[in-house]
Amino acid sequence: MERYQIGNRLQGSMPKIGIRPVIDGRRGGIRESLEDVTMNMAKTVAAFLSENLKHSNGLDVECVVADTCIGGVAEAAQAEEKFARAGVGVTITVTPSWCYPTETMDTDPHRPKAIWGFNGTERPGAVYLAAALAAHNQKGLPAFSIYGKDVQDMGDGSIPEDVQAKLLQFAKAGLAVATIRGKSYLSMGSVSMGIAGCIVDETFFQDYLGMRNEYVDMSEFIRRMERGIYDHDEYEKALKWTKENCRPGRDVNPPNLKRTDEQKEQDWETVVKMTLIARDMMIGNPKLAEMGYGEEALGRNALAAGFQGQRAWTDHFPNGDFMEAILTSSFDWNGIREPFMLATENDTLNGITMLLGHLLTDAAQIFADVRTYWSPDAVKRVTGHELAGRAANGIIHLINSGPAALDGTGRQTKNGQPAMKPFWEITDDEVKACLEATQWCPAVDFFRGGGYSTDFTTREGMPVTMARINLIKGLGPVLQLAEGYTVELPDDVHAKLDERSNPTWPTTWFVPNLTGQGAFKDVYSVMNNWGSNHAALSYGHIGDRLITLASMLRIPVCMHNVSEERVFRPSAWTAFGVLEPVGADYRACANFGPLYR
Ligand SMILES: C[C@H](O)[C@@H](O)[C@@H](O)C(=O)CO
Ligand SMILES: [Mn+2]
Repeated sequence: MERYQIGNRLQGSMPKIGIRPVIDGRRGGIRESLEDVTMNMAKTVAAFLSENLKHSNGLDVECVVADTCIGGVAEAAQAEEKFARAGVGVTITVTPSWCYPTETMDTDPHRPKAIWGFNGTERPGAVYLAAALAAHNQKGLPAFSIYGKDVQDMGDGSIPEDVQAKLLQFAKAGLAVATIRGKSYLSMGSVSMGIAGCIVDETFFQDYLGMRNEYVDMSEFIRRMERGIYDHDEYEKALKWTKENCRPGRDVNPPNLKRTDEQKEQDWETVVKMTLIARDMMIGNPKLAEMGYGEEALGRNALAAGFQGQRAWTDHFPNGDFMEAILTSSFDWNGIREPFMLATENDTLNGITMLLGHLLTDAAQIFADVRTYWSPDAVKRVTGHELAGRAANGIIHLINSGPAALDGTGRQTKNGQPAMKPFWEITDDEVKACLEATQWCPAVDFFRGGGYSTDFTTREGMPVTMARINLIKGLGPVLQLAEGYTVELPDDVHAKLDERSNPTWPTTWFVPNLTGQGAFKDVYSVMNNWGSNHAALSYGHIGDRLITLASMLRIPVCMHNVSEERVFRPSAWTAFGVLEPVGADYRACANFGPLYR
């Protein structure tokens, strides 16, 4: 399959990382003795980050190093000018020596910032680090502190492992912040069935994310379908691919609700067209300009979107399940590509959670309803089966009402284990396996207009993180997350439980990692403390990355199961109380306020 990149269709280039070598400005010996070692530190960090990070659209991450070491404000301003021109969205300041904090610091309030103060003793780099952090905190410009655990020698040009980990965690989250800024969230339709997460809170988008909100009525799909405003060649190709690769599943509808073969045939055509149209509305399509639709060709610069579907659309037209499943997957008829972030039911808050997860993992995200907590006793009662192994303490049934990214089948692998990978690592065979593990079932009675739901069961053994942003009046957004694993049940047990919900929808059986405390006392408590009907599921244990990103956006984390040593937040958070980190996070976020306000 071809591998292709979609991100460059969005306006603006990818944010870069600015590296700032700061130095003691005293000439006549001191500065001169430090020039090379400081500049080399900057170059080493730049090379390390470029080698180890990619943007989610597959482009390399570029670093921009200041032209000179920064010994005072004039050089700080020169670096700033270079960074602004280059589109730097994140900065990392590095030094092995003492420097003059307020005279050399990056004062841009919107850029996530980190400082790596070399742990050496020949020159006081760590003294600078502490003074610089104090200056940032005093000035209300939170910065991340990177201080290696072990003393290094002055000439040591290596980056210790603990420093590497912090650089990556900071940079990936910082790039996410910068990537989101200025992009749009596109609501296709409005509020689905009274779900509050669908209500667009523009203040949240604008103040916390720096995003714009765009809206389009679902009637736009009808207009484009009836007037043929889509790439007709691509449509033929897409329909053919769909017929060849998307296995039909069983029709579980009672005879009176079954759609005729003719209707089903037409439904396939409609859902394929909807997929093309939704994508075009998000990111535009130059082909439309050739057809005379210049305005439509531009799209909405949407990095994330949502489709209301229920009920205004689905009561009459085929549902959006195929469209949502294919767009959120890492491949389609054109090849292997970055997944789109498209929220079911236009749950904007879940859409944004997916976007954060995507920018931190580069991989597809699973949108899910948080449907059922099955205790060991309840499973035993209903199926006679004794839950065992990872599932022994109970399981949570994650099952979206129709679609989910096909990556969620767990048919990609990393070191032999199921995974959801960045599109550039996915092989043709893995695409095939995802497609083979999926069946497309005629939609059930909820969807009077037909359509095709995605039926699969996620393979077990995949480390995943379930997350969700909620809005609380008077408080603002909060993030909750649970790291855990996917599990599978014996076929007959799965079938019994799945039949009780909806056998045509995608299932992920999830078991959170328990800590024995609070919301992670047991599996039931995780379910019971979930703040809404939906969650986004990311590959890997990325709770630490989400926490770092949330702190940059000033979104407090109300519930997580990440151990203390993995939590990395700006140094100012300490000042809000080290003994009680959750409360400190709330106070720090409230104190600094949303990033763009
Ligand atoms: C089909 C139903 O209306 C579902 O869509 C509904 O249960 C939900 O998904 C609510 O999040
Ligand atoms: Mn739902």
